[in-house]
Amino acid sequence: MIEVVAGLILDPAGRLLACKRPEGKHLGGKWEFPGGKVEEGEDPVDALIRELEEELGIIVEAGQALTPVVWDYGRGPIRLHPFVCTVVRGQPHPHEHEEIRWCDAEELGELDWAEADVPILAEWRWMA
Ligand SMILES: Nc1nc2c([nH]c(=O)n2[C@H]2C[C@H](O)[C@@H](COP(=O)(O)OP(=O)(O)OP(=O)(O)O)O2)c(=O)[nH]1
Repeated sequence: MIEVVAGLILDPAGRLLACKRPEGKHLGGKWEFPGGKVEEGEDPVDALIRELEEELGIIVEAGQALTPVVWDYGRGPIRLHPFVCTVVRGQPHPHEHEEIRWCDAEELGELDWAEADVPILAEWRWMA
């Protein structure tokens, strides 16, 4: 099982940051929450902070954990751990994504999400 962390980054207006995976990569063109694979022995929250600094140049504080999602795209199962986050330092810039976008509830529903993210979005909507 590959453990993956992802951040639901909230801005003061209550929008979430959605990130588009680059074309040519696995799941290219799909939208996701920023994050990545947890390294061996690494704490998931530390992994999230590391990945968001690498990918977006921001420092976040992780808050509430949502329900993990297990998914298999045919390359072996991943377990995606979502955390609600807020930015404590910096402005997000896409270092690794094709595009990033702050989205309200309606805009979130219009994007083509990676399949493992769909239950996370449903849980988010249910909480809001
Ligand atoms: N970071 C992130 N990954 C996600 C999300 N949803 C989802 O299915 N994934 C998948 C895509 C990848 O298979 C894996 C995350 O690994 P990663 O983002 O570090 O992967 P990577 O670009 O290095 O990709 P690769 O080695 O699998 O090609 O989890 C999500 O919301 N955020």
